[in-house]
Amino acid sequence: MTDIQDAPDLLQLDGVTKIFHLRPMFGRAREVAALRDVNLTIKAGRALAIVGESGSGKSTLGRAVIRLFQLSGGAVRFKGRDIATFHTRQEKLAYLRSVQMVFQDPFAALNPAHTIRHHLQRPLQLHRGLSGEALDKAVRQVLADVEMDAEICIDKYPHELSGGQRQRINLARAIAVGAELVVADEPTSMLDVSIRRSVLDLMRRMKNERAISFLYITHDIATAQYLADDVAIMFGGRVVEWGPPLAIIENPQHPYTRLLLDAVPDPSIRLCGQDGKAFAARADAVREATRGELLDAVEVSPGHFVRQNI
Ligand SMILES: Nc1ncnc2c1ncn2[C@@H]1O[C@H](COP(=O)(O)OP(=O)(O)OP(=O)(O)O)[C@@H](O)[C@H]1O
Repeated sequence: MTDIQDAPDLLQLDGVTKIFHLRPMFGRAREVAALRDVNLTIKAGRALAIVGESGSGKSTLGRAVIRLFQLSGGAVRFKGRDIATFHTRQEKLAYLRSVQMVFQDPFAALNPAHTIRHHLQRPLQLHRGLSGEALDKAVRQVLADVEMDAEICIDKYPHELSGGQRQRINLARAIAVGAELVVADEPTSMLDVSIRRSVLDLMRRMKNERAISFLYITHDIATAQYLADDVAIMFGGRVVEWGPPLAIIENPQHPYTRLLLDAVPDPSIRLCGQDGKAFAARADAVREATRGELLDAVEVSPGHFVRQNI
């Protein structure tokens, strides 16, 4: 059996930088450095979690991977090839099939006018060339793969399902197209707390049983630990600490990582802690210190790196 450490690199972020140039109608033009020299790797069949508070650059990273905009610098490489060099329609489609996005809002990628059957038939027709009975069988199999009862849901519309079920359909679609990497941007944060775990479980099974890789974007380091083999902590568009989840949780090195670990996870608010004002003051001080230049990366333990504040 191949050791998972020996798995080939699927996705590499190589000095990825994204500067947004804002030219508001009122006020001065300014630049926002959403990503600054981000270097990360996802191996085939593994999950990398990007953890940070709101505004740290997590979603921009996810959008860079699915080619929603041009980078200001650096490259995203898929199986060794810079995705900016995918010029033909065929190359672009092949990439967008291999890399699927699952959004925070489970409705975002589902068409309210189409049944679940339709949503799953399309990718199976287009990408696997199935039709007739084989197509019907494949739709039912994909539903079974995500633990949905076809008899109950196949002819329903997205609004007739719960949020968790809709997210399962989004994951089913990724399976149907034969995705190799799923970029999941806060996929459970809009779901009831009681069903978050089961969606995470499903993603974990997709990883373990089908070797589908995940770029899992979250504000919650605890769920990151549940799914991911590696965690990268982001602040201000930069990765300040990365490595195996346990190493980071048990031995956090960067003050911002410690802040995240002490915070109450809630994506709708900025970081806050049990002790109110004192936590807020600490958070401001850590953010301020982390905004400046960072030292070069230091390996703290095998695979666990930190870039400390100067
Ligand atoms: N299209 C855009 N135009 C201008 N600025 C942007 C754009 N998209 C993101 N930004 C800025 O880039 C920075 C990073 O945003 P991003 O959405 O990636 O952070 P995030 O960590 O995903 O936060 P959230 O969890 O709130 O989505 C923020 O300062 C944001 O305002």
